[in-house]
Amino acid sequence: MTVSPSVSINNPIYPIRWQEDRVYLIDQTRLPIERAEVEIRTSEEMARAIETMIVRGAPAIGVSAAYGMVLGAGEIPAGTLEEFRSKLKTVADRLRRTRPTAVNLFWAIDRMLETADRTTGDADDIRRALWETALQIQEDDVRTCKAIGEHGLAVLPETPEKLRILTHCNTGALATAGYGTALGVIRSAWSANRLLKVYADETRPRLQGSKLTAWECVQDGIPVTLLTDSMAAHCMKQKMIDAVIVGADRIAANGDTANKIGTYSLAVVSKAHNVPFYVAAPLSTVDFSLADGSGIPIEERNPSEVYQVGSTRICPEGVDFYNPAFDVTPAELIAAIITERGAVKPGDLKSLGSS
Ligand SMILES: CSC[C@@H](O)[C@@H](O)C(=O)COP(=O)(O)O
Repeated sequence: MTVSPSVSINNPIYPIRWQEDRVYLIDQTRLPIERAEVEIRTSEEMARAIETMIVRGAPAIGVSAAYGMVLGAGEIPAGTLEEFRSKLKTVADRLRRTRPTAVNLFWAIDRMLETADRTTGDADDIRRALWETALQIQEDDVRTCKAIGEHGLAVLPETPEKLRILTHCNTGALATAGYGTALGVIRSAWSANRLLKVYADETRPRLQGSKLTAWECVQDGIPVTLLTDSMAAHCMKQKMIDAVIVGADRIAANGDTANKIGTYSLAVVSKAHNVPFYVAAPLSTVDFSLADGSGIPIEERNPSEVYQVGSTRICPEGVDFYNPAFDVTPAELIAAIITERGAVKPGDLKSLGSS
């Protein structure tokens, strides 16, 4: 049986697909050169797929981790129920160690463990309940993103001409279960005939903007112009940008937002040019346990992502490197946070309740 989200959307890109006890992931490291799927058979393979960014983007990582738990539950040999529950926690611990910043990963794993805890019966009953929860998380994400898209439309600035929106990293179907957060708002604006074009930051060092966002826009027929990350200030000064919309990997209770490295500079530049800066994310991305952004763990990735393009070294020997994958944008730079329950000022996030 093939299981893809049953919610109908225009865009047919589903990065995660369950079929006959396997997960199939669109290999995001091979786009845009090739659209290919990787077969994931074990929880360890899923953990490595998340680490190596075959699958990436906060909501997509959450859905993948949930299916990783399903695969892990299937690997546990016959034994007592206590042994089963304890081994499931070991699977959860391995998946938790894959990437530290996107809170959706931890949110999804916790939901899976809660499912296991409250399910009565034998190990097979728990396996079945885990599979149903993973599927639910996947389907809910598509619905959630569509709702974010609708709420986003309501807060976008009213302009005499159609909008020109700048975005960073990839927040589209590939980064979620199949529609997108910030790119979902952009997609909704396009469907509503309110969008003129997208400016996509290329997003060094891994180039999610040029490899993935530009690719998704092309699939949808949305006009897209690729920029290097340092061009935003110039473009804003030239009055080429009406709004900036980005996604999030973890939002603290006060609205401070961790997102792909470069997002903070974009927010500063937006403020300087009076361009509204929006964050679009599901409530599962909000970490109400953190009062502000100072406690958000920032992933540091392999320096080769900075000093190599492909397999070619692009700087001399004897240089040091720093490769933080995310930065934290202070809440005061954010005009609104757009969620599935509405768009609010960062300080009003709590009024929406938790996911
Ligand atoms: C809807 S995805 C929002 C964020 O996860 C996205 O902007 C981002 O920073 C992704 O980072 P990545 O390192 O590619 O997983």
